[in-house]
Amino acid sequence: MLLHSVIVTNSCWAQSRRPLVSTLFRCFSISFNSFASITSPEASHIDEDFDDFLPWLEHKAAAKISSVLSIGKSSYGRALYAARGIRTGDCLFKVPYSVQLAPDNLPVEITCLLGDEVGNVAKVALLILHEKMLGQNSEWAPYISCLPQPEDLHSTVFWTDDELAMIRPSALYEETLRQKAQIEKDFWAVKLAFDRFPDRFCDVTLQEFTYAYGLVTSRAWEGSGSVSMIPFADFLNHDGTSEAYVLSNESKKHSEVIADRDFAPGDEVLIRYGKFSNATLLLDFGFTVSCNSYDQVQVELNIPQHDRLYTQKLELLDRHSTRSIKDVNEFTSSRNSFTIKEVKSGCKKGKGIPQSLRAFARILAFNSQEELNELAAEAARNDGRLARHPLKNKNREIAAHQLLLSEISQLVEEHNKYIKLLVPAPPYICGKSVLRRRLAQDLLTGELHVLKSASAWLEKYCSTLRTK
Ligand SMILES: C[S@@+](CC[C@H](N)C(=O)[O-])C[C@H]1O[C@@H](n2cnc3c(N)ncnc32)[C@H](O)[C@@H]1O
Repeated sequence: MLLHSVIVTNSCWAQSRRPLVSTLFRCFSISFNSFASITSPEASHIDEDFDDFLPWLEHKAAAKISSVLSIGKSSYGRALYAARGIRTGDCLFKVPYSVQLAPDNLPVEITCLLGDEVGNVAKVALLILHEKMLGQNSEWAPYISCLPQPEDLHSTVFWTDDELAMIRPSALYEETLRQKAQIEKDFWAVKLAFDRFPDRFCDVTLQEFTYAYGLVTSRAWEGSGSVSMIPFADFLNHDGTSEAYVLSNESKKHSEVIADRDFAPGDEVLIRYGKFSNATLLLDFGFTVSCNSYDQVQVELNIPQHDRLYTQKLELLDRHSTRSIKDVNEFTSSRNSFTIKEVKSGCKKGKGIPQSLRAFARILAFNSQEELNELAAEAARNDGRLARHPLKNKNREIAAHQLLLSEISQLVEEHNKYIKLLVPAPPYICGKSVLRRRLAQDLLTGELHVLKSASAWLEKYCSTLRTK
């Protein structure tokens, strides 16, 4: 997962790579022709180390990029602040494509060594390593030199085995291992370029490649089939409640952000990277937010091998789709893996527990071939999907949901056990390991909240059915 920009054309909004439909509609009325007209500059938090950055970028772009923002420092690292008053709908900046780092910026003699299996993230990582080696001779030196250092990156791909063990009950654990394996695969795929140009890459190690890869996943935008680092825009921090996004204006060939609210001078400007769960935020960006409303948990159900209808149930599932549409936060998952979200209290329908998961549980609860045949016939009469409606046999419906409840209770227990192990460090201890422990705690606590909401709903559903 990367940051996602919304694609816009000159006069109307084109499609986004992500389901940001409401945003697209909301943005119709916004005019994005000019920067806000502004007077007295009085920004606070200004970071003097970065005084030269924007003038350098504007010189390189031969265009004005922003007259309303300045670079500063916040508790999230570098940040962008309103240098003057900003009104909703004002354009905050325009970064031309010509000053963005994309796979096309790789020298052609390197690109031609890369096979089709090398993806855009790996290519941009390679570009960063290439420019880093050039040092002050790189045309991107002022940008490359201000990228975070390895010790500033906290994505779980940088965690030690002991640190990763803290999040064992979360699907993020397995996803991190998969991501690390992918990075290693990419490393070997680009190794030919390292070997062919030792003077340009100087024995890049897997660790260095992973660092560059982490820089890309935490600060590059994906859109129009490519990936690009957008200098200046990538100083923006994330706020899950913001309605501002990076937009790609394809016809004018620049990326821009439109203010989603008014800002007073000195206010930090934040955007929403996406509707990301803590697991996604932690894997890609190395941070979490407390009480994340996009948190979710992956639940895996399997037909036990000792089920005497094991083969028949598998065949039935193979013939009928039980999966729901893949969601932005969903990790690599098997056919038996389902994503649950918080079930809001008072919700009668259990919104948050996917119908596909309940259907799977119903199939698990059946114990005769006749019942399976009936289910298949019913699916054929409807839209082909199995067990989407409550079973007529009340006891069987309760049994199916009890089964689900017991799976979720196990996950609750496991999460509780791991959270208890994460005793908070005394206040005088700080540093990387304390930070990562807090990240693990946020992740597991958010997932536990989702699990408990599902468990409470299932209990209520079963007890209501019993009294009917
Ligand atoms: C696109 S960069 C934003 C600029 C960054 N702060 C810097 O110093 O360059 C994304 C990184 O900023 C930090 N960040 C952004 N939003 C954050 C938030 N809400 N909480 C904590 N860290 C955040 C994380 O380190 C993340 O990987």
